[in-house]
Amino acid sequence: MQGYLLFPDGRALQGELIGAKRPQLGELVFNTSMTGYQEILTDPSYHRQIVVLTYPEVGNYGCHLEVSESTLGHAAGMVLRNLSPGSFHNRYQQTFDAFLAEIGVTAIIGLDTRKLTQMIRDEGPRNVMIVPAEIAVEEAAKDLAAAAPMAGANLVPEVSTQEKVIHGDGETHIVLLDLGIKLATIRALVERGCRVTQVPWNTDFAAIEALKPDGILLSNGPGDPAAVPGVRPTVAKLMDTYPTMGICLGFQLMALAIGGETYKLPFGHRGGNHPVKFDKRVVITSQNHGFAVHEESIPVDTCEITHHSLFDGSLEGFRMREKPVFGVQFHPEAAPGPNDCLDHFDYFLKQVNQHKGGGDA
Ligand SMILES: NC(=O)CC[C@H](N)C(=O)O
Repeated sequence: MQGYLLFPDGRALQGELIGAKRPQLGELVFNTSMTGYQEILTDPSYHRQIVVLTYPEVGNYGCHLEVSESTLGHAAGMVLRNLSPGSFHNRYQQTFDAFLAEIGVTAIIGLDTRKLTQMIRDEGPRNVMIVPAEIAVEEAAKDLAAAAPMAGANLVPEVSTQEKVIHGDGETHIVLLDLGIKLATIRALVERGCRVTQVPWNTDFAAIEALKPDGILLSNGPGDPAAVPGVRPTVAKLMDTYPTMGICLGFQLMALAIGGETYKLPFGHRGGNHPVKFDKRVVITSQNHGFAVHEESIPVDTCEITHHSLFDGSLEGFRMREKPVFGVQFHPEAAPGPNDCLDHFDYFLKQVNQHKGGGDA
């Protein structure tokens, strides 16, 4: 089916629609990963975003149900250069096209993704629409003009679990505040001997305390961190009471809870090759964020800045000096991307177990 990618200024780029083949609206962003299209598509942090994949050939290894990162949230749409004519992999279950249709997402193919990426880099992200050809530009333009921008959008309630879910049966009990969690994070904890209780984003401190956690994980998630209402006091109390690790949105909420500030990046960090300086190491990280924490807003008397992006120097992590609490802006769970930082989960659990044993963290 023919269709087009519509911009707010009326530009309409023609392409072919695959997957659900219905209109989709979202913020246009790009991801530079060379593989991992299924994980990117099913990462709830991409909720209400349309992702341009810069890698030109997509779909060559198909899809497998177990590779999905969530069933609760996913990208609104995708923009691809070429869809592979065949899919070959020993775990192949279905084509990318069939998978897109199954989860109700439309992708547009045949566009100049290199040019689009440069456009996003130079002009910044903005809302766009993927539209089937039978819908007139003027009609779609009305919906596009009415759409709210990403800055100020609280999207967490749309992707968080509605009820408590327990994963694993290990000795260490982690309560996971679900802001749009990826399954790879849960796996990383369960594989390291944890029982994980996943709770809705708006669970209050008393309810979390009643679960008797050994540690807290604040998850990744979509939208503007400054727009998630009411959660800051809970996060502040959790950080005061328990060993805590924050990932991406969880990290941003930690910063806001201690009086820090967030801002929108010019075009975001999304890909599997982002170098981060951490101690005396350079780690290659998986990233997916459009907002960031102002380093100057972090109180250095109580916090130590630990990680920086080597692409633009922005803040990628801090830890608290006197508490077993830290957070990172990137994704140590990878999926997709390099596993250089899986040891951050070991560090977290070491802190959790020291705290549990009454020792110094
Ligand atoms: N992956 C995430 O948690 C993203 C956090 C936030 N929504 C951002 O874009 O910055």
